[in-house]
Amino acid sequence: MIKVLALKAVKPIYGDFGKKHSSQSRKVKMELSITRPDDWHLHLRDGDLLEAVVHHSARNFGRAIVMPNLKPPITTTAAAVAYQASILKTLPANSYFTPLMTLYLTDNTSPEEIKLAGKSGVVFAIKLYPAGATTNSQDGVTDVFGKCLPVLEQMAEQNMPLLVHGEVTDTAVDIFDREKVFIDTILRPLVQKLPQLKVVMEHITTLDAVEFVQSCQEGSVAATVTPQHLLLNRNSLFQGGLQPHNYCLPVLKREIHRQAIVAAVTSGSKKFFLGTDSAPHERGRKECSCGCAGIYSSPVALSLYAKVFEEAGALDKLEAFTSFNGPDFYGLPRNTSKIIMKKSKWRVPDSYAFASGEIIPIFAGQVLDWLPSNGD
Ligand SMILES: NC(=O)N[C@@H](CC(=O)O)C(=O)O
Ligand SMILES: [Zn+2]
Ligand SMILES: [Zn+2]
Repeated sequence: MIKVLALKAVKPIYGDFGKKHSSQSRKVKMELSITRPDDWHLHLRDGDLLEAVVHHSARNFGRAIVMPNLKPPITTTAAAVAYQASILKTLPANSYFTPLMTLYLTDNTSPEEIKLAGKSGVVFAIKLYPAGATTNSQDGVTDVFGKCLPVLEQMAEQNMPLLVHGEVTDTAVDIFDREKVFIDTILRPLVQKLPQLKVVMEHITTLDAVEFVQSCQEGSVAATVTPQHLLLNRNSLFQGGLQPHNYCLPVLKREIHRQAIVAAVTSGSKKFFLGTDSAPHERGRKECSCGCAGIYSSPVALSLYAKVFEEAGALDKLEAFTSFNGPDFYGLPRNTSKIIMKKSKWRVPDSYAFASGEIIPIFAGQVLDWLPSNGD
C-alpha cells in the first residue's frame, strides 16, 4: 500500500526545546513526504539544451512523458528509440529518471507505425499538434477526421493514449477562444466517435476544458495542468511591460479560468494530473521581436504546485495530483520511492547558463516556499 501524504513537524532549525519556548523557538518546520512525482508533459529538447535541462527533471521526477516536437519531429518508433537513448546518455548512472517517449502525429502516420510503437515498450503515447498551433507544429495534423481516423482507431484498439494540443489554428478565431473552439469542433466529436480512445487534453487553460473533462468518462479522458495556468492569469503577460517569459501556448487566460482549473485539481478528481509543459527556449529566442512560446518550469514546478495546493487548503490532495492520477490513467505502476517537500524559503535563480546561452525560468528571482529534495 502506498502511504498517504504525511504532514510532519520536524525539529526547528532555531530554538531550544529544552528551555521555555519563546514564540520564535516554537516555530516548526513543515515537511511533506510524497511519492515521487512524474511529469506527464515535458519538453527536453536535444543537443546543448537537453544537457542543460534534463537534470532539473531527473532530480525529483520518476518519469516524464517527453514531447516529440523536435526539429525534425519524432515521427517514428525508431526515432523515439534513438531520442530516448540520447536522453539516457545525459543522465548519471544512478539516476531514477525514465523518459517515456511519444510520437508526433502527422497526416501521413500509418496504423503500422502505431503497431510498432505499441510493441516497442518505449513509446507510451501519440501527440496531436494541429499544424501551426504551437512551437514546431508545422508538420502536425491538418485535418483530424479527414486524415487520421484509421490511425486513431488503431490507437484505441491498442489502448495507446492520444495527447492533444487542444487549439484550433484558424486565425479568424480569437486566440483566447481557440481552446474552446477546439473542444466544440474536434475533441467532443472525436470522443463521441471513438469512445474507447484514451485522450489527454494537455495543458488545459479554460473553464470550458475543465467542464469538458469532467463531463467525460473517468479513465478515458483526462487533462494535464501546468504550474503557470494554476498561478497566473493573462495580466501576467503585461505586468509593468511585456513579459515574454510568461508567454506560452495555449496563452494564459482570464482569472475565472485560472480559478476553475485550481478548483478542479484541488477537488481530488482523478482526471487531472501534473504536466509541467516545461518548454525551454534560449533567452534570445524569447526576448526578441517575435518571441517563442514556452515557459521553462522544471526546476520550480514542484514548489509552485505545492504553493497552489497550500493556498487552496488542499495539501492533502497534492500527492494524488503529482504522483497517483497520472500513472493510474496511463495504466502504469505508481513510483515506490519518496521525495520530501520542505517548507523552507528559497530563491529561484535569475537564469540558468548553458553552452549556447541562458534559460530564464518562470518566477525567476522570486522567493518561494516548498523546496523539494530526494527522500531516500
Ligand atoms: N507550450 C508552449 O508554449 N510551447 C511548447 C509547445 C507546446 O506544448 O505547445 C514548446 O515546445 O515550446
Ligand atoms: Zn502544446
Ligand atoms: Zn508542451
